[in-house]
Amino acid sequence: MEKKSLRKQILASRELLSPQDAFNRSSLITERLLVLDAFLKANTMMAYLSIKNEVQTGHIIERALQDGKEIAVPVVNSNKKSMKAAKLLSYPGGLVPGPYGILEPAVFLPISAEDLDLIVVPGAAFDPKGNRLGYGGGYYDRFLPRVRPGAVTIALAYEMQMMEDLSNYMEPHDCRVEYVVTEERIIKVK
Ligand SMILES: Nc1nc2c(c(=O)[nH]1)N(C=O)[C@@H](CNc1ccc(C(=O)N[C@@H](CCC(=O)O)C(=O)O)cc1)CN2
Ligand SMILES: Nc1ncnc2c1ncn2[C@@H]1O[C@H](COP(=O)(O)OP(=O)(O)OP(=O)(O)O)[C@@H](O)[C@H]1O
Repeated sequence: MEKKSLRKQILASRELLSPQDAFNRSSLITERLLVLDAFLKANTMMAYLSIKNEVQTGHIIERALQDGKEIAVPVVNSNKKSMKAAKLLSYPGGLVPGPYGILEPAVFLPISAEDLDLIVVPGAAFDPKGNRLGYGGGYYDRFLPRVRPGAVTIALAYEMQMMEDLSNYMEPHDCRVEYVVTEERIIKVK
């Protein structure tokens, strides 16, 4: 199958999860993430603000704020296809819809990519090698090369988004993630 069709198919089946099912699975994924060393030790982290049936990040963000972590969310420039990290001061307040209807802070306070200890990554499909298929914008593939080599990348995914092997779809610019957390397991890539 072509990359585009595979992405479409997986995203379509993810949209078929009921709200209750998505919530329950997201809770299991959240529980796993919140006890990972990479989360507990992170002083500065970035997380996406989930839309539609993406693995929900609300509780992760609330906990990070409670724990006094510095937390950033993506702000995209859809013309330049680039993405910056913006400081999140509160949640769910202070947010406004940006490109693609994804919420963004109403006031932009930049956080440098080099300051991030942990990046929680969204996606359409993943494999156990950490290969990732995104939405096709290339936003994370342009952003991730700018983070510190020591920063940890963790993707959140439902089991239904896990493919056996995506190697054949990967291009030179594609960035792999270090962990994939699903409702059933934690996959550590390296
Ligand atoms: N919650 C969340 N935030 C995120 C991402 C994400 O995957 N999830 N991103 C990860 O990269 C970046 C935004 N990337 C995106 C890339 C493409 C489309 C997109 O193509 N959306 C429509 C088509 C719109 C159009 O083509 O005009 C679609 O889903 O069909 C959306 C977001 C940054 N923020
Ligand atoms: N680092 C990069 N430099 C230049 N172009 C890039 C880079 N990364 C991706 N692109 C371009 O962006 C487009 C989308 O890439 P790709 O299909 O890999 O996105 P994706 O990883 O699925 O999306 P996203 O990261 O937004 O979730 C492609 O045309 C690709 O050539």
